[in-house]
Order: sequence, then structure tokens, then C-alpha cells
Amino acid sequence: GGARYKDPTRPLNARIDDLLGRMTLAEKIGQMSQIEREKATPDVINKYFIGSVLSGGGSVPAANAPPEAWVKMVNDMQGGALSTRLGIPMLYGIDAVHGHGSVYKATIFPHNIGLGCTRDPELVKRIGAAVALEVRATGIPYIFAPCVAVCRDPRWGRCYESFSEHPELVQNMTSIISGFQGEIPAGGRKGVPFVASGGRRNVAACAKHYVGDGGTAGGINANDTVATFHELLSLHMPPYYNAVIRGVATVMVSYSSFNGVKMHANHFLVTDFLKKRLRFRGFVISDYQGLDFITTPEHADYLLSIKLGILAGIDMVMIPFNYTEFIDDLTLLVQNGTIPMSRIDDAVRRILRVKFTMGLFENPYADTSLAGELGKQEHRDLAREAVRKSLVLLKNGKPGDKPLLPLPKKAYGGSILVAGSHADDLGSQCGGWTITWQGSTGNNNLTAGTTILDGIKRAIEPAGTDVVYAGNPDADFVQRNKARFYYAIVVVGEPPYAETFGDNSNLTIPAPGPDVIRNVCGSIRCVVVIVSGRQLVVEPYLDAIDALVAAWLPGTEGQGIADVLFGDYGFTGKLSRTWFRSVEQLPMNVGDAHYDPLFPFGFGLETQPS
Ligand SMILES: OC[C@@H]1[C@@H](O)[C@H](O)[C@@H](O)c2nc(-c3ccccc3)cn21
Repeated sequence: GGARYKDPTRPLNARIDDLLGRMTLAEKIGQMSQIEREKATPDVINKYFIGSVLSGGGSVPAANAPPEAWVKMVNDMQGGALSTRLGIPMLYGIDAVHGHGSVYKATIFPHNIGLGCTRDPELVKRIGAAVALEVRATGIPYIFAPCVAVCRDPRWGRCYESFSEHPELVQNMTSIISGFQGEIPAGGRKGVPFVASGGRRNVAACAKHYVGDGGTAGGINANDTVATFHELLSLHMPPYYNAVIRGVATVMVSYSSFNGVKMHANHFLVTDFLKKRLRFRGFVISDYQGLDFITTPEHADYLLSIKLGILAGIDMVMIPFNYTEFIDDLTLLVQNGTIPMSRIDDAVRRILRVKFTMGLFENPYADTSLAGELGKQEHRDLAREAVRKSLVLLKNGKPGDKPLLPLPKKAYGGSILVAGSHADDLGSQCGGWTITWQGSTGNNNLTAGTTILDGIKRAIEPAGTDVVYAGNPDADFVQRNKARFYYAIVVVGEPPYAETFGDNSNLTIPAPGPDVIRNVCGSIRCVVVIVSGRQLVVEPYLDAIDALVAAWLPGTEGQGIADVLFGDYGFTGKLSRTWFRSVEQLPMNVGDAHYDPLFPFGFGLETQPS
């Protein structure tokens, strides 16, 4: 019969050894190369033995491409890989940090900061399984998720991608990996890459960004995490213990540095600690052009970057465009003895281990049989449940007043006012990593979803209540109309952002949010709902507000907010992060000696379903 490595009945290591032994240096280096979709024609994949392709944020085959178009694209590329001499299948990877975010009409779940507030690892595992199905619906078997950062400073633009400031809560939420990849069967081997390959309904995952991405000074993205080794181990490393035990297939290295040493060049942490101490057996992938950023300015000495990155222990390089330069330079470094073949073989062995384990050799092609999974109602219902459980009630009635929430669905002949930009803005309620890298404001054809305003209307108009919406009501409007409003719901917050674009040192509610709060809450009983990627400055408005809800970045299922505001469900969410009084206190996290929060970690008022 055929070559041993093609025989799925042979032991994993025998298949790896057989295939590795047949590979040329060019074929090995090809496996270590991940290129951007835009460059990945079947011919390029074939000619350079490319082992992996990615969609960077927003990189799609066409605007609003349906699952069938994604499947065709992936399969055409796969044809290029399978037509090589050894026919090693290529692995297509994409970001899916709150659902299949790049894909039109996918279910967009709450970002991780909100999932942390649910305190529900089982729910989060179910979300992982649903996301895996939606990703597979488009023919993709690998995602760059979960982010297991422990964000220690909300001024960081990626804080919403972190489940919590508390390492233990992040550790608990690594259950999402078992959702993505499937649960290791009882008696199955833990701590080695596992993807339930039989069902083809799971995906290989990626714990990121290794390590200390959430601990950079001042929350400056991709900057320097200054800490003792003990602090690194106790604050930022714990989620990787759980990820490895759960069989995470890959780990992505962080752009950041640890005590001045770039993580992408950190042999001690990548090889000695992750690969040897934690015995991680999957593959380590760089971030996008991560090798280039080893030098300042970036790409100043690509040969040096490649030498440091590959010797540090990076196995697969997210190139994404200058793949011929990468391949030529790495080839040179191996041929001149700078990089030993043993390092190359370790990298390729790990990549092959993941590809064999996840069944990619047996099932290299996708089909459209799961197309119906994309955005299906059961997943939207799951996301709506997650929205409900992610909401944190921070205030419910002024001192001496009776609680404002749950709100009555009837306004007794009056109307209710919904105010604020974020009540009617699907893009803002989804946040970054939605359709495009940075996300976008507005509703126009962004994707399929329910705005917070839609959810409110569906909840109370059937009860005969008249809903008036004003995005930015001025004081005059409120004074002229205040008598007609039984109460007001004010929804304000941040615009979408991702990575460095989200770095922010003042954390104030962007204008005109504060004015809307003042104008409305000064005259009408109000509940303020904040839609944001993190805690924001609220103390100056707190006395004027009757009730305050943190909604984070809820995603497409905005009806979950009305479900809880009107008492169909009670508030149960608990803060996954410390809510500061002022930014001068930052960083300030649970467990710190000086801890003077406005609302402490774990805080959350509760209401009963009405
Ligand atoms: O999208 C792929 C990866 C993603 O998985 C990582 O979490 C994230 O750090 C990241 N930044 C860029 C990226 C950054 C700047 C310009 C272009 C792309 C690309 N990526």
C-alpha cells in the first residue's frame, strides 16, 4: 500500500517519523510558513510547499461571502497543497475571538471580558463548540483563539479580549478550548494536542499571546511586561497550564516583551519553559510579522529576526506577505549552520503532529454540509443567554429609593425614552474583530443581529408601551418632554477598536455620552447601560444615575439586555475586573495592597425574575 504516513492506522509518531524522513529542506520550511490569503493561490502553495494560510482581520474572499464561497476558496488552496510531491494538507487559520467574527451573518458572542462576568465555564465551553461549528461551516479547521491574556490594566486596547484580571478566572474559562477542540475522552491522554477529528465539527485552537501580553507597562499594547519571574508565573502563566492540559493544539507568541526581551526571541520562555517544563507538544506560531518586530525599526535585519525567532522555538511563522524572502533567508540560515536541522525538524514534527491528530490528512477537504450552522438560531439563543449572564448591575436605585430594575413593561399611559448612540448601533455593540479588524459603527448591512433598541421594542411594545428613541437628546428636548416619559434607558459607550487603536489613557465615556447622561438623568428616572470594552470613568455621573449596568461588548444578540432589564431574567453577572474610581489609581487589581475601587472585583447586584 501507500506510504506509511498516509496510513491512519499507524501510530502517530510512526507517521510523523516516516513523513519527516522523506522531506526535503524546502518542504520542511514550507510547512513552517503561514501566508496571507491574498497571496495564497494554489500555484504559490504548490510551488513553495506552503503549510498554512491565514485570514488576517477582515481578509475575506468577498464582501458578505456566504459559507459556500469560503469552502470553495479553502478547497482550491488545499488542491494546491495536495498536489505537491508528498501531499501534505495545508491548514487554514482565522481569528474567531467572539464567534466567527470575519464572516457575514455569523453569530457574534460577547467578547471575553463579558464572558468572564458570567462565571460560567460550562456556558463558555458550549460557546466554543458553537463557534467551532460556525467556523467549520466555512471550511476552516483552525482558529487563533482563545486569548488567555490576564489584562492587568484597562488602558490596554485589547483588555476586552481578556476574560479577567484574575488568573484563576481566566484559567476557568479555558474551558472554551474544550469547546473549540472537543473534550479529551475519559482515559484519553491529557497535555498533548487533541482535536476531535472524527466528527469534523471541531477546530484546532490557539492559546494566545504567550506570555504576559496583558501585563505591559501602562497597558501599552505590545510593549514591555516588567515583572519578576514569580509574578509572571503567578499572574500570566497559569492559563497556559490549563490550556496545555486541555490539549490546546497551538500557542501564539506575544508581540510584547518580558523585562525588555522580545517574546518572539525568548528562548527561555518559549523553549525551556513552554516546550520543556510544561511539555507543550503542539506547535508555537508567531504573531503577524512578529519576527519583523524583534528589531527596531521592524524588519531592519530580517536574517537576525529569523535566526532569533526560530532558535527561540517558534515553529510556524505568520509571515504574511514576503514569504519568498522568509523562505530564502531561513534556507540560508540552515545551510550555513546558524540554525541546526534539529530545530527545523522539531518545528515540522510539531506541525505534523497537529495535522495528523486533527485528522487533516484523512479529511483535507471541506464541504458545505455544515453551512446551516452559520448564525443558526440555537447559536443566537446561546449568545443571548451569554449576554444576559454577562451583564453586571452596579447600581439599582438611589439611596432611599426603591430599586428601579427590573423595569415595568407597561408605562401606564406614558412612554419610555431610549437615548444614546449605542442603543441603535450593531457595530458598536459588537466591537473590534467584527467583519473587519477594527470593527465599525452603525447598522448598515454590517451583519445580522439585534440592536439593544430592537430588543427593548420587542420586549415592551406588545405591552402597549410607546418607545421614543433619541440618539443625542439635548436639554431642551428633555425639558419639553420629561412629563411624558415614565423612565429612560440611556445607552452610551465606546466605539469599536482593536489592538493599539484601543490603547487609551483617560478611559472617559466618549462624547456625547456624558451630556446624554446629564441631560436625561437630570430630569427622568434613568438606567444607564454602558457598552464598552472595559471599565470607564463613571464616578462623576453616579449620583445622577438611578441604575447602572455594564454590558461590555454583547455582540449581535442585543435582546439579551432587554431580557434582563425588564425582568424576564435576573441580573447575575459579577465583575471580572476591578472598577476604578479614577485612572490615576491604575493599575489596580484584586489582591493589591492598596485597593480602593468604586466597585470591587466580583461585585454585581442581583435581581429576581419578575
Ligand atoms: O489576525 C492575525 C493576528 C491575531 O491572531 C493576533 O491576535 C493579533 O495580535 C494580530 N495582529 C495582527 C495585525 C496587526 C497589525 C497589522 C496587521 C495585522 C494580526 N494578528
